[in-house]
Amino acid sequence: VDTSIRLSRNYAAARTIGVLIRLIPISPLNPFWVLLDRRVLPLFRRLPFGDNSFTRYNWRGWEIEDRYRSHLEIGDIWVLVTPFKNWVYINDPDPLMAVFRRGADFPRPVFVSEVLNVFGPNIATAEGQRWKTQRRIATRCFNEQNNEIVWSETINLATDMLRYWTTKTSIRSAAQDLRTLSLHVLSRAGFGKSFKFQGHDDRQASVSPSVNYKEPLQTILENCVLILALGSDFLANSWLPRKLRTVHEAWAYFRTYMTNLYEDEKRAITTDANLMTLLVRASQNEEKTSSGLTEAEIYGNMFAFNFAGHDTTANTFTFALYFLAAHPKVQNWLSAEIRSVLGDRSPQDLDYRTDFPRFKRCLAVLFETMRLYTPVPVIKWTAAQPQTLDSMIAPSYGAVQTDPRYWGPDSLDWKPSRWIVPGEPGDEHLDLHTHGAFIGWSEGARDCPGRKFSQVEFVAMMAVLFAEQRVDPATAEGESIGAARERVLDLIRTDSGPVLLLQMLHPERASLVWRKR
Ligand code: HEM
Repeated sequence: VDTSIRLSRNYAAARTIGVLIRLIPISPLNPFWVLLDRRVLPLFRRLPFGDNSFTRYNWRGWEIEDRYRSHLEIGDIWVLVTPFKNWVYINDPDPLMAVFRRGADFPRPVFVSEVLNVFGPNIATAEGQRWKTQRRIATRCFNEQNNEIVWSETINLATDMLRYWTTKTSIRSAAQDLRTLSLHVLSRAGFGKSFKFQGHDDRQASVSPSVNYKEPLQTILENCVLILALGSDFLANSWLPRKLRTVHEAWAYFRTYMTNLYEDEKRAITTDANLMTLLVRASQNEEKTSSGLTEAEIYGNMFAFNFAGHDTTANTFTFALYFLAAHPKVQNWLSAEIRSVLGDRSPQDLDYRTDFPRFKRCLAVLFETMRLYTPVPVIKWTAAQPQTLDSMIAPSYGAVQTDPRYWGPDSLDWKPSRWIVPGEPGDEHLDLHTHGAFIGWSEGARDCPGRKFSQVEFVAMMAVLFAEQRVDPATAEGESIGAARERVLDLIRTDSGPVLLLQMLHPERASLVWRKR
């Protein structure tokens, strides 16, 4: 009864907007439904009248499958009525940019990301003045010195990763290895700690110090919701199953790790430009004039950076690698740029300041991958404004980033060259298309402060991987290479979905083979 009342109230409110409406019975933010939706809905689809708004829109990730279809059918703005909130979907770059610019009227619904508070308040969950202070300090940390660290660390790690990959006849663990790379770059650029790359299959064999840092963080990232729901102290109870107590141990380990580093940072005058050092320094400087960060906010933010910078990059890099494996011509095009910038140098001699800006094709591969497979859905809401409707504003990234009006008739194809104004490889320019038609790192005051961090990491990795090597899908017995490439594209298309963020669900089903070009 309660659900029906709320649905009819929200429906009545939606009608006042004057656009077309679709209605679903379960809120997409309902945590139980989120666990079930992809399992249950296929059963409903088989029923007579199974093609309806419920089966079409009531599951996480429908936007990626739908692309711009719904907007084409029912308009650039339409409303999805749910029992909790109304979702206003927008597929028009101008109003979208207006929403991003008017951050005060359309704030981020921080209750959705509260789960990130496991170590303390942070930039991703704060609002108002506290957010402004944290953002100002964070912005100073994501600077060019830090990017230089990201660059050189990625080159070192990617070199080791490629060496590992090329010793194998074929590789199934590319996605896990990319996760390792991403976590280790964060460890160096975030905390100043370097760890040697270890391939997935070698991990059990040797005991690396990275196990001490990486495993706890990974455990925490995977169990954030549990920690927030039950509290980390509760998880320490000796009568709980071992698995749950491990989550507490990981939390306690990581907290001690950060506390020790924090104490070191306060005492030592290091010149390293890792995020932790920069955060403590910037906070101390800020204290002199207004207010810096509390100790809890420093831990909260360090965790938020790790959380926000891990799955995003690792998942995107995996999509990009599989797209490249399916597109040999794009690899040739990419490699022409890399060889042109390298000249007779090796990737280890690349210089961040002079060379990074020249790798436009590498960057185009990242943009194009994120255009089709955007890892982070951005949502805003209107609740702060009593005069407006209490609605979620959902920039339709899946639609606006593929709408043929902004991307041409081949908008659904993965084609990195669409981002390049052609010229001499190494001296080209990016074509950024219609402002507001690509929102992968969000826009406005609350956009992603790690945008350049992730771009630098991606480009450095591409430069190492494709300087001298090429990657192909491993062929099954009797399968042609063309068919194997189609199989990889099919895997991306039909077997990707949101876990924490959007990712390929089973990349290990397509092994990859590296060869010298
Ligand atoms: C391909 C990689 C990445 C993508 C696609 C991405 C995307 C995004 C998006 C869309 C947002 C806005 C979310 C919203 O408004 O709801 C965001 C916020 C954020 N990102 Fe990223 N990100 C990436 C990498 C990183 C990295 C490497 C870091 C840090 C090392 C990072 C740190 C953050 C933080 C701290 C925020 C919150 C900013 C605030 O609320 O003021 N991101 N990111």
